[in-house]
Amino acid sequence: MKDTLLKIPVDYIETIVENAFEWLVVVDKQGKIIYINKNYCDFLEVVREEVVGKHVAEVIENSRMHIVAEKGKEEIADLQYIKGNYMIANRIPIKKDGDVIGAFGTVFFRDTQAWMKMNSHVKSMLSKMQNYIQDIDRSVKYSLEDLLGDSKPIHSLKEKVKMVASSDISVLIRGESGTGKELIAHSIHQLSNRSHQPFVKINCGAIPEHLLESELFGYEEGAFTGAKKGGKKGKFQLADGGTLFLDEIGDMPMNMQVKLLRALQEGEIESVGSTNPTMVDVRIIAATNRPLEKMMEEKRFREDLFYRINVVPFMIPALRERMEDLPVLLNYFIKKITKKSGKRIHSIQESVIELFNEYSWPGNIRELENVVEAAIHLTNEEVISLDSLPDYIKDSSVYPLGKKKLKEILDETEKRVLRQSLIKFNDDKLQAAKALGISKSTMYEKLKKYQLD
Ligand SMILES: Nc1ncnc2c1ncn2[C@@H]1O[C@H](COP(=O)(O)OP(=O)(O)OP(=O)(O)O)[C@@H](O)[C@H]1O
Repeated sequence: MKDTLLKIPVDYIETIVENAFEWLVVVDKQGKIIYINKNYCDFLEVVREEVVGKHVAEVIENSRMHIVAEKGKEEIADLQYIKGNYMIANRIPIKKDGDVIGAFGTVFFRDTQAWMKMNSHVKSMLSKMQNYIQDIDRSVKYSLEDLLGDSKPIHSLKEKVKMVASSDISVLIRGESGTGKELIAHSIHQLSNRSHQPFVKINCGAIPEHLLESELFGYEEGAFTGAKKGGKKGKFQLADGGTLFLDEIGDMPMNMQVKLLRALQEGEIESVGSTNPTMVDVRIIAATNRPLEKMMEEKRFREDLFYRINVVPFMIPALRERMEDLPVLLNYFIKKITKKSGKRIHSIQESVIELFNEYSWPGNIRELENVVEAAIHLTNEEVISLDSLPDYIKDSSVYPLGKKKLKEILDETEKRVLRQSLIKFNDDKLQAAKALGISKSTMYEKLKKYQLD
C-alpha cells in the first residue's frame, strides 16, 4: 500500500487532499496543525501559513482534534458548533506501529441544514423509486399453469388464452369475484411478446374519482397544490411497451370513461397540467364482475368504450357452475397450505366434500382457498372434518333443489343441527337437547338414527 502511494506524484496528492473532502485538517500528537486545506482556511478566514504549527484549539472553535490525537479513539459524524452553525465532523486517529502519532479531521456538511437537505433529497428519491417499484411488476405472479381445473370451460379458457396472447388485441375478462380474472390477465401478458415489458395494474374502483385521472395519465410539476416536484408518471406511461390491466373497469366514473376511450383510440395521453400529448404503446386487458350490458342501458357505462375493450371477451364461470373442478382445486390447496404451515393432512371426511358440493361459493376459488386454509389451521387431527370448517359454511343452507326429496333435505339438516349442537356443548347431550328444546330420550333416538352416538 505504502509503495503504491509513493508512486503518486505529489501534485496529484495535493489536488486530492485539497478537494476530496470539503474541509480537511491534520494535527500531530500534541494537537498542532500540520496541514489544513484551503477551503477550511477560507471558511475560518485565516491564512494557511499563519495557522500551520498552531494548536488546533486556538484556530478551530470547539475542536476535539487534539483529544482524538491524544486518546486515539475515532469520532464519526459528530456535531461541532463553529461560527454559529453545526457542522458534521469525522475525526480519525493516525497510527504508526500501533502508536497514535496524530489525527485528521474532515467536515462533509458545512451545517446541519446542508445535511438535512441532502438527507431529504435522498429520502425523496428513495420514496419515488419505491412508488415505481410498486407500480411496475415485471415479474407477474401467475402463469397459465396456475389455472387449475379439468372442466370444459377451463380447458377452453386455456386454449383461448394461448390463441390471443401474442396479438395486441384488447381483452375483457368477466366473472364473479375470485374466479381468477387477474390470473388470466397475468397469463395473457406472460405468453405475449410483451412479457419482458411491464405489467401494470390499476384498480379503477379503489381510487377516488378526483385522483383517477392523475393515476392513469400522470401529472406535471405544479399541476395542482400538493403536486410532487418533477411531476409523477401515470400508469399508462409506466406500462409503455407492456400491458395495462384495468381491474374493476365497471366501477370507472363516466367522465373518466371518456378520457380513457380517447387515450385508447388515439394511442396518446395527456398528463394533468400538460398541453403536449405523448404517444404510448400499451396493450389493454380489462376485467369486471359488473353487468356492463345493463349498465349501458342505464347509461352508466359508455357503449363506445365497451366495444373498444370487448374485442375478445373472456367469461370465467363461477365455481358452483363447474363443481367438477373441486377435487383438483381442493387437492392443490391442501398441498400448498400444508407445505406452508407444516401440518399433515391425509384425508377429508366425505361429509365435508358433500357440504362443499352443496355450498354456493359466492367468493369462488379465493373463498375455497381461505376455507381450506382455515380448516387446516383449525384441525387438531390429520383429517379435515366438519368440526374444522368455519361456522358460516356449516350454517349455510343451500338446498339441492331438484336433486333431493324434501325428506332427505330435512334429515340432512337435522343431522347437521344435531352435530353442531354437540360441538357447541362439548358432547354434553343433555345440554344440547335442552338448547334444541327436545327431551333427553328424543335426543338419544335421533343421535342413534344419524349414527352420531
Ligand atoms: N382456476 C384456478 N386455479 C387455481 N387458482 C385459482 C384459479 N382461479 C383463481 N385462483 C386463485 O384464486 C385467487 C383469486 O384469483 P384472482 O385474484 O385472479 O380473482 P379475480 O377474479 O381477479 O378476483 P377479484 O374480482 O376479486 O379481483 C388467487 O389466489 C388465484 O390464484
